[in-house]
Amino acid sequence: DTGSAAAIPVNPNYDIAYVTPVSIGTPPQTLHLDFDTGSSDLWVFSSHLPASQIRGQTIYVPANSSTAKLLADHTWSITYGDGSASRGNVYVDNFTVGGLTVENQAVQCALQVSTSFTRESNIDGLVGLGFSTLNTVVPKSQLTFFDNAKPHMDEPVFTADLKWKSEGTYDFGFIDEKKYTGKITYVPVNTSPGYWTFTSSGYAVGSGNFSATSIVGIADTGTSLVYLPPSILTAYYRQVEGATSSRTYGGYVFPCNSKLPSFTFGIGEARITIPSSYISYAPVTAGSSTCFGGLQSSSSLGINIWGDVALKAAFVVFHGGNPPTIGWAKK
Ligand SMILES: O=C(NNC1=NCCC1)c1ccc(Br)cc1
Repeated sequence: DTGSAAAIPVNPNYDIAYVTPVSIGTPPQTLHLDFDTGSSDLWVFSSHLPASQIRGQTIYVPANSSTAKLLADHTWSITYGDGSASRGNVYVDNFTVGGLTVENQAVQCALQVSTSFTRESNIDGLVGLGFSTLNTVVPKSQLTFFDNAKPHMDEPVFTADLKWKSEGTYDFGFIDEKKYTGKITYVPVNTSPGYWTFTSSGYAVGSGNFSATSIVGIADTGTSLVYLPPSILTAYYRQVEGATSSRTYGGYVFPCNSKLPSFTFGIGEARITIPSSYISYAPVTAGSSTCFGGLQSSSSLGINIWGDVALKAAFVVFHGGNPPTIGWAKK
């Protein structure tokens, strides 16, 4: 089996997150979900939510699906790295992404979502593509869509081709050679943290010298920005006129008309360059001439995160073999 589906920016101006259309149940209910390699719960806005917590999202109504079955006495509760959260109960149902169907996929129905989910009207839920060890369902944890689909896939892989301010693709079960240039460089993944954790070989700021240094981090499609050690950020933002780390805005900001260098990171001997346009992320508030940087500090996180700002500069292969590996290519 294989599948291919669009990754659509939720906001036309800034790549806050990407959603992908999926079909759930019989007859199919179409929702737009945030595919997230940084978590492992598949949850949806549902008919169990109070109306006050729904603001334009499409809900899944298990009662309207002839193939939905309640997973009795199972619940879930998750908190994300940005403090957002949700919790609820669990059904199993048919789940289809871009033509690839998994029967009896655990579909976690929200009974409660935090305000940041309510405010994001274009996200109807998440599809966790991290390792199933992170799944929060109790008393029996559930498998991700990828883990359920893997045995039926032509190849045990999914790929992310996210794009800057435009529609990209998630492919399942195959690697589309048309989506990248040159070769794919694969590096080992440490699955113990439950994320797609790998080691980058170093970095360069703009046209500067490459600094060979191991950077342990996660590839996280569910996080918008890139979070790196303070030493790397100092090296980057010292090249940006008027840049400063702002307590008010909680990170590095700079005048929106400042000239930004690109940022290159190493994958083994390979190099991925994030164009400067991806790093001038967004005005701190609508219409402001102060912009928030796409590179921020990981010092409060305890782990480095290669979020969408980095991922959209590459074609990324999440290879779920034994052992799993992650591949990066230019495009
Ligand atoms: O939550 C995480 N990624 N996904 C999402 N963020 C917001 C909604 C979905 C996340 C994962 C690991 C680390 Br370390 C920090 C953050």
